[in-house]
Amino acid sequence: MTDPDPAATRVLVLNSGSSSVKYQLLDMADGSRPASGIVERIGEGEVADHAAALKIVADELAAQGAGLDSPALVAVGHRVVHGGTRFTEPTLITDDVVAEVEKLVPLAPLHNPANITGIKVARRMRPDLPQVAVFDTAFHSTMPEHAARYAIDTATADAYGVRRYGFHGTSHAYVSRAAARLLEREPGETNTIVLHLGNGASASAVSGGVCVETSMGLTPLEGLVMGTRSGDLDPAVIFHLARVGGMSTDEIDTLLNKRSGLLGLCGDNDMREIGRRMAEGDRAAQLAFDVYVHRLRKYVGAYTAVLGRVDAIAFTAGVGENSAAVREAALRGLEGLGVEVDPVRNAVRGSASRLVSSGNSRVAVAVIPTDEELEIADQAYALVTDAAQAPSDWNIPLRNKYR
Ligand SMILES: Nc1ncnc2c1ncn2[C@@H]1O[C@H](COP(=O)(O)OP(=O)(O)O)[C@@H](O)[C@H]1O
Ligand SMILES: CC(=O)OP(=O)(O)O
Ligand SMILES: [Mg+2]
Repeated sequence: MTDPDPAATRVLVLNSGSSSVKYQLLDMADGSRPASGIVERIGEGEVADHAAALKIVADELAAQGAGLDSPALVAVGHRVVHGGTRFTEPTLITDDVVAEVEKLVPLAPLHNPANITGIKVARRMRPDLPQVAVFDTAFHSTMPEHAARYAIDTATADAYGVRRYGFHGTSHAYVSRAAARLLEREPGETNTIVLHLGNGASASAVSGGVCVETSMGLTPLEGLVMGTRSGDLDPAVIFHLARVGGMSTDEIDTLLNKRSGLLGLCGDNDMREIGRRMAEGDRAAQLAFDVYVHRLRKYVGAYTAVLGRVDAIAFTAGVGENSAAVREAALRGLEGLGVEVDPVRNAVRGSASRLVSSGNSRVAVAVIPTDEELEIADQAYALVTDAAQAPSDWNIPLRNKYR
């Protein structure tokens, strides 16, 4: 790798998911985003696989006047979901790194293969360009052993890498910092519970900017109720379904990852549709909603105990940013913990970070739009330019951005 051209200030971010590829081109010199887009429904007809999706991404970038051949590019930043215990920092991608990420496929079968395809295609198109992997698991690597370990036989756990890793870390990192900024506090002096509620959903407890606990575990299946994933359950459910239900391991895997959660409870995984059905008095939709918010409330209580003092609860991602009903229901009755949502503030719609707690609430409740792409670009840029500080610290001015 040669020293980066000082005129090259753009980072392309690829966020390859199980059935979509999101991309954004960010100019780190001025914070602009000259190109962005998403290719969805991969594997369903028109877009055969991730390689085909990446080709569409390359064509779309060229059409937006921002082709991959652009000399303004300084790096490509890739979201990689599982980094195991080896990858706890943004990492310059080499053949060896790709091989290690491939070894982690069994721990994230829906996500890592897509990430690897994105890396391979981008490296083939621009072998000269530094490519950086930013791992979902990295932010959670600071969890203390007592939070990361499952209470199973140590030799077995160690032999198979069975421990809690946590995911959505880029989002938890960004949102916990942004929540501190919204409160005009230093991240290092702020304790935050982050609730990332998208299709996948996870909670984290962040103490002074450092993650001390999160709800996802060995894989992105543990924890909260999600769109199609069950989250927590008694592990004996699996033995029962195998022995009594005659189901295979793969069938149970598919059941818990793809046919459970909100979808399993009521047939819909989109919170908007569930809201519409609840308004019509639909009992199954109401139950799905109630199970979802009950689980959330349990985690808020648990993480309050883990943190001791909570300064902020931050809601983010599709459901967290948009569903006032989920926020209100999840935090209802928590006045004893110093949490009080203001119904008027909570009902205001918008795309800016904002407080939704009442003036009396000891704990600030915030809605913070997540920005995984900015966080990935920041980390990639900092790595390739040896910047002493992640540029997000200047991308999020202390006082004015959220006003
Ligand atoms: N206005 C809304 N009200 C309630 N839920 C919404 C709204 N808009 C989006 N969502 C929810 O957000 C989810 C997607 O969140 P998102 O963060 O985009 O997910 P992901 O990145 O995991 O694909 C959808 O499944 C939908 O339920
Ligand atoms: C790790 C994970 O669950 O990611 P997503 O929410 O994008 O599926
Ligand atoms: Mg997401």
